[in-house]
Amino acid sequence: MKLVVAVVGAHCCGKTTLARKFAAQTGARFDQELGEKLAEEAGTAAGVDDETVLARETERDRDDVCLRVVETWHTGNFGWHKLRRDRGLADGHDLEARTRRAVREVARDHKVVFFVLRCSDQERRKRREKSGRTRLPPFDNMDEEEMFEATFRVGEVAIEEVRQLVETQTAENRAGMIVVDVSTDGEIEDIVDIMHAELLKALARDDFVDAERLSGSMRSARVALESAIDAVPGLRELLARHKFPAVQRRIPGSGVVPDGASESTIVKEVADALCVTSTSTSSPPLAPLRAFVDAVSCKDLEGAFYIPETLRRICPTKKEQTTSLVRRALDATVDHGFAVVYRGLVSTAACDAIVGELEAARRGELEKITGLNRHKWKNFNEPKTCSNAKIELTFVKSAVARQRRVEVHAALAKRTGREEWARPNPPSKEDHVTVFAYVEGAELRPHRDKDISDAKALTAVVVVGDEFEEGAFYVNKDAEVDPSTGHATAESRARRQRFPDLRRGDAVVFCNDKTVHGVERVAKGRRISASFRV
Ligand SMILES: O=C(O)CCC(=O)C(=O)O
Ligand SMILES: [Fe+2]
Repeated sequence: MKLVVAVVGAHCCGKTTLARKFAAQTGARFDQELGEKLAEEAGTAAGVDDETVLARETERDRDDVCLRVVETWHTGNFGWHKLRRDRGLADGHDLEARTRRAVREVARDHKVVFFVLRCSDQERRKRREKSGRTRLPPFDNMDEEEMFEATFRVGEVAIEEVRQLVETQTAENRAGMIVVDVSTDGEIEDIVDIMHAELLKALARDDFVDAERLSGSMRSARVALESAIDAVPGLRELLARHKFPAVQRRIPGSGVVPDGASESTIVKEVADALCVTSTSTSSPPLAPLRAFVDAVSCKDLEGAFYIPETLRRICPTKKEQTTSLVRRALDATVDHGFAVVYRGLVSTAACDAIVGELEAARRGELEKITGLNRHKWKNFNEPKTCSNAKIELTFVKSAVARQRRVEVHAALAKRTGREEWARPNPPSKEDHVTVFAYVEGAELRPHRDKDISDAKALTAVVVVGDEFEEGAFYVNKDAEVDPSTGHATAESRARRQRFPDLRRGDAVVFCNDKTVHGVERVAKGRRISASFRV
């Protein structure tokens, strides 16, 4: 999708400043008001004839750019033409119709969004005085004051043109209009933020990007960045060392982002600093924000960003919740991408105890729930074609099981240096350990779990019995199924991130309801793993 953002409004209402800032923040090309540019180029204050303006504007429209922020544009140029025409100075025939055609032409393969800036007369005058500008071109012998009045009408004509265009648009040339009151909407940064948010909403209304998600990302990018800087030991230093070319004033107290940096710069810098790859998106203005969110949250860990009940229980305050999530997400992202291995997380003695409990449960000495079908299991593959028969699944429910879970949490806290891992969920139905026993020939087909509990944070799978061959655990970020066979495609298999050498006590932490995962065929022996919600 290509996008043209046109900024329209009366003289001195802040078009140039806002358009330039908005463009910088979104990584867009900024196209200055053309009449002004041509007058500058010609070294004359007298303005340029309307035909030339229309021809040159149309020429600029043909440039192949994804995202442009263009000041005044055709509709504004038309406002000037109308002023000239009213005073008997117009050149050009039929300019109104041709101007509209020019916009429609662009709207055929671009989304066009007009920002109409509204500003009180008083505020416009204040801004004119402040800027010391008396650059209005001499126009039909009008004095400066008369001219200033006339520019208001020029703006009004442009706005009326925009309204007409939007009202008469067709499915083939869609255009949106967003009115922003710049006399009351506060500081320039705030207005730019409002423009950004409003643009997202406009895009959402038109259904060509998933704007709900994008605007969520924008918010979470900000929240995540703020929290990450507070929460992650060393991140502040890391970012500072990374030497931003500029800073982000709007992150209060961050102290690491120098003045004047655009959001996109920051996002990119953060992604670089964290050694994660920025991902691109087809929505140009949001690419950097998406990149940041993807970078920090890791797509497959998104679940970690909306853990509902469990999170509220573990972390009573909102700040704590975000902090904890950001930390967890960063853990996994920075270390590995989307799964983290902690070697020897659980002691051999504890592994033996879990295996012992499995045996006890089998003998009926412990409360247990067995069988895959008790589990609301959402296979990634077609459930019917999935043969998990050789896996025995046991939910061991006991005080010891609960104690194991507490130990896993404590071990993770120690290993990561992050104490919130040590806070296990309160007693609940998750107070069991899920033990998987794989006999020879067993494999766990690629799947995501529809979790049996509300603990949708992360899962730690601990290998507790390692007398087996092959049977590698894997995660597959970009898994694909061949619809004709219901099996993962060969390309998809090749992309698996395999962990072939997990041994007794090793844990792999990942998001089990977001990331496709499984266990390859066990060639020999018996593989026993225990799965904890953490
Ligand atoms: O046995 C394993 O390693 C995988 C367990 C699993 O799929 C899970 O815990 O969700
Ligand atoms: Fe699973």
